[in-house]
Amino acid sequence: MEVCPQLPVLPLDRPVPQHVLRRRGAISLGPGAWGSALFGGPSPRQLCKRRGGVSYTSADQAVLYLHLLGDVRQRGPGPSEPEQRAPHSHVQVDYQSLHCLQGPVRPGARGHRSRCRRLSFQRFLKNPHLLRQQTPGPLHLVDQEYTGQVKCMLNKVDSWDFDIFLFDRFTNGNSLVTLTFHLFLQLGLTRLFRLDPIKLHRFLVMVQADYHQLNPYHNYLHAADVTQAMYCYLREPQLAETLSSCDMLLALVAAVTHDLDHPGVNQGFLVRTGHHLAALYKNSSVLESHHWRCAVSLLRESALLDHLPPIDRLNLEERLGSLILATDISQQNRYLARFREHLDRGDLSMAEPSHRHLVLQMTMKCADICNPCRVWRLSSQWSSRVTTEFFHQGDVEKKHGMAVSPLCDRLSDSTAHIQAGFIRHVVEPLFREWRRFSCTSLSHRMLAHLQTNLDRWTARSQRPETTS
Ligand SMILES: Nc1ncnc2c1ncn2[C@@H]1O[C@@H]2COP(=O)(O)O[C@H]2[C@H]1O
Repeated sequence: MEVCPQLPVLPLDRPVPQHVLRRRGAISLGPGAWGSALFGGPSPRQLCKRRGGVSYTSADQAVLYLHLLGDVRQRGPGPSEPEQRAPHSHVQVDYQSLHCLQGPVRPGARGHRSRCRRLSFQRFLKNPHLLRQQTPGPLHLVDQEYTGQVKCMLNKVDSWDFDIFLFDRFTNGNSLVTLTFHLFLQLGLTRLFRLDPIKLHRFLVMVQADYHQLNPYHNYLHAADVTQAMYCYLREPQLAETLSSCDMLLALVAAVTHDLDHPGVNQGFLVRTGHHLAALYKNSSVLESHHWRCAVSLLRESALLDHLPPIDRLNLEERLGSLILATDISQQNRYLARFREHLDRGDLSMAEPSHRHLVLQMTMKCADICNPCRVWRLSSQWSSRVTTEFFHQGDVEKKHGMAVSPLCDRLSDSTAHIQAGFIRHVVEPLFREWRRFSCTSLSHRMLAHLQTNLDRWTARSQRPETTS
């Protein structure tokens, strides 16, 4: 989806008042592996083999990496092309027990209930309490959740060192709901958009429940972390002074819903195993399209925006799609190139809706992959989680006799190599451009953390005995 050129037509499309904001090794993990693992394409090594072993120097690697990224679109089947038969479509993968390698869970067995995934509408039928009206006003919902510790942490919700893992413990596993509800109030969105707090709470409960708790990385905690990062970015002067309240609403909703119903495996896996979502979305931005449609579905079920004119709701849903689709990592270079061109020409105008929308997309991308820019204590936990998820996918692939995806083999890949590659080739280029756009202490701090973390991972990756 292209940058949405349309102006939001919500009546409240004006900047959020400033007082509202104030208130409150061995195997070198070169770019090829990254091109292949994250972007679904052949690695430079594979490419060289096919082209008769053309050698390239390390200086060429970045260029080749860029080339592979730019190639992704052309390799995917276009809308009119016949669908390719998935090479492993004969493989029967039990997607419900992906992270339970012992095999599928028997109905009635312990743990079965928590692994059953229902369409959210069916969940309503099973959990009528989600529909029950809670009569007291908005503060009732908030007060229930505000233990002393939670309140204390929420007072520092704009801090880049915010510990989402600790916050999740204090909120008894309710971090996404508690944090996002608070941020809506903090930004004045509940009042500006006349949102019903009960509906907002219900929407957030459904969002939190639609993340797979068994995924080590792509779960509600990641969504909460991304939402907190988004809030930090929205407070940056470049954004706080120029974005409309509608932009802010969109940004928060996109952050909290951007990985909804993520299965814990990547697009390549879904394509190769003939998953119905891959067919539905023609092997292109499969997961992101699904996250978006899930978000729209929950927005509609919760009736959160039902009081807005239908044209505004549709406009919001479309823009939400274009923000969530921007998180497709295979498309990173396309967005980055556009952003860089504007920065080079110095013609980015936040008064121009299409430019503001591009900036929002870049903001969403930064929030999504900001974990290597956090302080080591937090960042290393995300690194461990994401690698665990990659290796789980590799284990499932081995179990089904499939080729193991790049970065997913626990026997040949290591956390340190994966992290060093991800930081160098994916995160750093993005955050360098971001700092050109928003040259604040936060941007400098994020790049400083990134460098420290890269140094630590690089040092670890060079230790001969390191396994993680
Ligand atoms: N710390 C990390 N190390 C390696 N890969 C990561 C890390 N954080 C995010 N990613 C990847 O970046 C991708 C961004 O889009 P996804 O959430 O679909 O999947 C994410 C992971 O594949």
